[in-house]
Amino acid sequence: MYILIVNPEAGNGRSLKVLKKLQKDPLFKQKDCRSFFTKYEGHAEELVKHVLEIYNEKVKCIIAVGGDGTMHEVVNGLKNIPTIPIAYIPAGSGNDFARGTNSKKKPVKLFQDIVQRSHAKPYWCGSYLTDKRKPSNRRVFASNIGFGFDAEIAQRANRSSYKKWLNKIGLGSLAYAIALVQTIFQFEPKEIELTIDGEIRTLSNVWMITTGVHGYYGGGMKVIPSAKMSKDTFHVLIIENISKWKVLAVFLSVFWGGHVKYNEVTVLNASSLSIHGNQSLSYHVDGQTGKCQKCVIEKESFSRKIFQFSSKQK
Ligand SMILES: Nc1ncnc2c1ncn2[C@@H]1O[C@H](COP(=O)(O)OP(=O)(O)OP(=O)(O)O)[C@@H](O)[C@H]1O
Repeated sequence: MYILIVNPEAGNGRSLKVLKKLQKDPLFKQKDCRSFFTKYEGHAEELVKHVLEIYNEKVKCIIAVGGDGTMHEVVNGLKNIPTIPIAYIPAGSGNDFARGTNSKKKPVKLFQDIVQRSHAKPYWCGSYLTDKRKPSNRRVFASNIGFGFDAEIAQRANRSSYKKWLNKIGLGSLAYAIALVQTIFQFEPKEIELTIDGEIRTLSNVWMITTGVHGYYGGGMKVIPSAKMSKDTFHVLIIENISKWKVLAVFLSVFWGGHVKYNEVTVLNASSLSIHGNQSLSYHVDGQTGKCQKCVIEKESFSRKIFQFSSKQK
């Protein structure tokens, strides 16, 4: 049995169109596929747990149909059950998980591959724990997590009325460009104590710190071009001590990965990091946003079986 967790809001309803196409494929019935719709934020996570309670060993794979946020919730629903294979059919507005795992095929072709051939390979997600929560409250990210300027942009774009409208006409990335211009004039660089593999650095003029399992976010921005899927390390990108105008140039070059050439941009390798702000920090994780003052990020100590085509592993 294949379980499809469908976010009807993802990609402004694109996921429903995708599901209709999948349902028309004879394999949908043959392979005993069942679809469940999310009704609110966080519901995908609950649905995954609920479905597993009911169907248990019959479940061959959980397929997230939506955007990066849906994938994030599905992975977190399986936080303590890494043995269940996960697949992702992109139907959101950004779909960076699909970019990061090279899953470029059309949804129906992807679906056929998922149910006919197994491309579920080991995938090492990251885990994060915000503020003073207990270790049992750790959460998982499938793509990336970041703090500071880019998180404030994402927060503004997600809250805006124009994002929905621009998504409808296929110009979702423009929402981030508008939010960037709005945010740049208000943003105050942060003071952050960054601990990388036990080494403490005090940074006093930080624009952003971002890390990821793969290099993409924001609907195709190559934010960490050197990122390779790895069992035990992340690439961490830091932008600090930079003028507002230069930030604009840096962000324009993110689309082709040229930003890493600027002196104000540093890329480090780490197996664990801790971010501690002197005040509350905005963060984004797999396209969702939140606030915290402290966050500890690590690689999960085990791999998950995730359907992917990526050849970039080390
Ligand atoms: N029925 C629903 N109504 C409103 N929001 C929902 C519903 N179901 C899920 N959500 C929320 O919708 C948000 C966006 O979902 P998702 O990220 O999958 O799509 P997207 O934003 O279009 O794509 P991407 O993140 O790739 O840009 C998530 O925070 C999710 O929790």
